[in-house]
Amino acid sequence: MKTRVPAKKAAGRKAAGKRVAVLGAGSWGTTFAKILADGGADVVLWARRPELAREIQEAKRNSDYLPGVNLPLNLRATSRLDLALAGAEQVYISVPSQSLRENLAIIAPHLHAQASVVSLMKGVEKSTGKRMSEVIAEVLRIDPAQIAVISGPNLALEIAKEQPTAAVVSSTSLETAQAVASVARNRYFRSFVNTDVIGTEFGGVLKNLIAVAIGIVDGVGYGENTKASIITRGLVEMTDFAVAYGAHPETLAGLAGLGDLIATSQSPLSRNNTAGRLLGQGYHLNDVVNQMQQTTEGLASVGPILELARAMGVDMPIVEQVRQVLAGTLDPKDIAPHLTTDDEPQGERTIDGQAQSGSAVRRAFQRAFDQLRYGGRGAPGDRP
Ligand SMILES: NC(=O)C1=CN([C@@H]2O[C@H](COP(=O)(O)OP(=O)(O)OC[C@H]3O[C@@H](n4cnc5c(N)ncnc54)[C@H](O)[C@@H]3O)[C@@H](O)[C@H]2O)C=CC1
Ligand SMILES: O=C(CO)COP(=O)(O)O
Repeated sequence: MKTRVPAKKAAGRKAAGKRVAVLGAGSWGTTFAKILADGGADVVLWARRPELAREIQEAKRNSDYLPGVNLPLNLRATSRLDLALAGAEQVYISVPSQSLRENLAIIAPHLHAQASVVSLMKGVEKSTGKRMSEVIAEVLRIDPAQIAVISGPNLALEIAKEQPTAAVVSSTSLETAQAVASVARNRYFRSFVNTDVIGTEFGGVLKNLIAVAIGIVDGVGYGENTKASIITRGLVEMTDFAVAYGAHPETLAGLAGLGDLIATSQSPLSRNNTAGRLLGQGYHLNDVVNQMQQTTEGLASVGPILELARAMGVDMPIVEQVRQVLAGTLDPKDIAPHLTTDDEPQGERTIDGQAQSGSAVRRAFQRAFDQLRYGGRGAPGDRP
């Protein structure tokens, strides 16, 4: 059993002066650069637009993405990728998932061969269905042990205001995860580690889809019962899916699953939740996309996730109804996916939280559920 453990206390000292780069100066990239700089690392943030790099470098502000936030004086910014990457031992990437491949092509020539590459993104590639760590491994052709991903309940603006939270750093190499976690932490941001990259990454992708569903029912005007039902059943869908692809169910019960699902589903700061709310209010998808100024990963992930689910025989009734609302084939007010049991065999989907007979996936979920319910223990990484 792979468990999450807190990054070692002494590790904080390892951050001091460590040269790292953050690529992508949107809301999360800029916030993460602040997290790292406040933890003592020597951070250079890469912004595509020279004027944005200048604003961050000179005024210590990113007024478009993080209005009202003062960035640390020790945070540097540049629009030159070669300068951002020169000497960087850890490289954190925070660009829209659909642009990762093209960004990696321009990153590759400047990347230090031994550098750890850390994905901060929460999407899958639309054309291939691949997770971000898979795209990174494929394009950069680096050892998977050099790759880490970070996920958790991490709404950028709250963290930029130094409201405390936690996240999971995951790598197939525990050593890499710990090295990254020791740098990506400070007084308001705590990093736990695990080696379940699949579960950690899919948790971040899947909660976006459930957050869109919650936004839709919010927009329609339904209340807390509907939302609580969708969150609960949504977690079952997330777990079924991720476990089918090799994740540990505990990961989905932890910060990268349930934790992020709660944060994203209930916050107006969430772009996925906001997009859903607009759809629920009757706006057409094209209008919603035009209105969203920032990356809304869930809208691009619905298609590939449903394809991946079909390939494994995983039912995702909530995500399927989100797809139908996006396609305009389902009236948002008819979204009640957790209630649709008519066409399913008796005793399967109607049993809350219980495994479907004959399915290894559902049996695995059942074990996790039993552990949570009867063992009195949460996800290992959530314990101090
Ligand atoms: N904002 C948040 O609260 C959090 C976001 N994330 C994830 O971080 C990733 C980035 O999201 P945000 O920073 O929020 O997005 P954003 O929309 O605020 O910023 C995206 C940044 O990527 C840059 N970029 C680089 N290449 C690009 C290209 N080819 N096309 C478009 N933009 C390009 C943009 O200029 C922009 O600075 C997403 O996968 C998101 O799910 C994860 C945790 C929290
Ligand atoms: O991932 C996030 C919070 O953990 C941010 O969610 P949104 O992309 O929906 O804003």
